[in-house]
Amino acid sequence: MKLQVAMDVVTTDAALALAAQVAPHVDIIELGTPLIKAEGLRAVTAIKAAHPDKTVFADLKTMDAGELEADLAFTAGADLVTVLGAAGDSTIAGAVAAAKKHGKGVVVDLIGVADKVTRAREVTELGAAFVEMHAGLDEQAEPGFSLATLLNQGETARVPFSLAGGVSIATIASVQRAGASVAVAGGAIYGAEDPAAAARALRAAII
Ligand SMILES: O=C([C@H](O)CO)[C@H](O)[C@H](O)COP(=O)(O)O
Repeated sequence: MKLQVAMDVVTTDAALALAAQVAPHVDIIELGTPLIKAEGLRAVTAIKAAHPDKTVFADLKTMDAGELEADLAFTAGADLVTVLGAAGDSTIAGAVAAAKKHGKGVVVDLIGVADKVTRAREVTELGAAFVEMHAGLDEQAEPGFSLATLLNQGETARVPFSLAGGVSIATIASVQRAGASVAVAGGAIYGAEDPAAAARALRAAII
């Protein structure tokens, strides 16, 4: 299982500083949606220039204009982009077309999708590199939230998936047991007193 850091910081300088600390311990460096909204795709270019050996993940959460948005991000240096699973099939197919043109990949983020298992299978057929079983920051803050449902949906779908939803040192082993290809950790890394140590510990917990 690979480890992805989600950088939900809002300046390129902060992202560059965080990436420099954690890059040795992660496989995939994600620029979070708030960062891309605040700084634009220039942030993607800056991170890829600083870490050409890492997979750079632009969390666009595209909902429309799939081919155009994906093309812009790949041109800026992204290796993977996200399109929302709630988007229409034509939007996802458009992003996949851009990915094929650039030799890159599309991840379909299932945040907010009620039937994640069915949609995961559909978008895999459309050419997604993998799906993201995702509970967003707002959903995580809702009373009674638990990662268990997401783990179960990932296990049941039987397609390649990443898992994001407040993954921590306490839960990363269960993410691996559920069969995820990638564990995504945001707050557990950027919110830690020592992000490098937090990323190293998450990596060490992966068998
Ligand atoms: O994608 C995310 C969220 O929608 C804000 O951009 C997070 O990066 C993702 O949820 C991972 O972060 P944590 O949940 O803090 O691990």
